[in-house]
Amino acid sequence: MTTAASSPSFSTCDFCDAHKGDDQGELRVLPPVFQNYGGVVSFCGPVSTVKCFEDNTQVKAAVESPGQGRVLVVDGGASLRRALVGGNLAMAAAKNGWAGLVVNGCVRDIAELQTASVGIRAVGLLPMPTERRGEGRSDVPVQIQGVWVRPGDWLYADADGIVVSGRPL
Ligand SMILES: O=C([O-])CC(=O)C(=O)O
Repeated sequence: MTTAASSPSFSTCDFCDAHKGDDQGELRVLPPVFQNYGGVVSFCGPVSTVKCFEDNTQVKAAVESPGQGRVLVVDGGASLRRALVGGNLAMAAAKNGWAGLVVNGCVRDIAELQTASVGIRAVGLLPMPTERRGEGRSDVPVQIQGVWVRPGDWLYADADGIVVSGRPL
């Protein structure tokens, strides 16, 4: 596992220490169900979203466009039947400057994901790809694992977990 030279320096634990009295939902912590599969462990950036179900058309379109340091949060409805990201899309995301992908669903091609210079978190590995039918929506608010994530939020992921905030931390 490699960490990009430009890997940001922050601590999700420190963020949570500073916000542990916050009951306004300014800092949201994603449940610990996301595994780390990418070549970058710590990543952060402003959020873009895709909402889809067993169809990664919009995920492909997003990672093939300039990422500009953003984190793509994919609400795949936690499907355990199709993989929304594989080696090709991971490489595209790295090449186009995405900081990371957080997938509420499955990914595949673990050997290729681990060599991609991009953060990749997902619920699980699964070898079956989607069939692209042009479905899905981009940049809508999504609720993943019970937590709201909106386009323009900031997401921070490190070895301890993933937190989301309405403003940069
Ligand atoms: O193309 C897909 O649907 C997913 C995949 O396997 C890849 O990204 O390599």
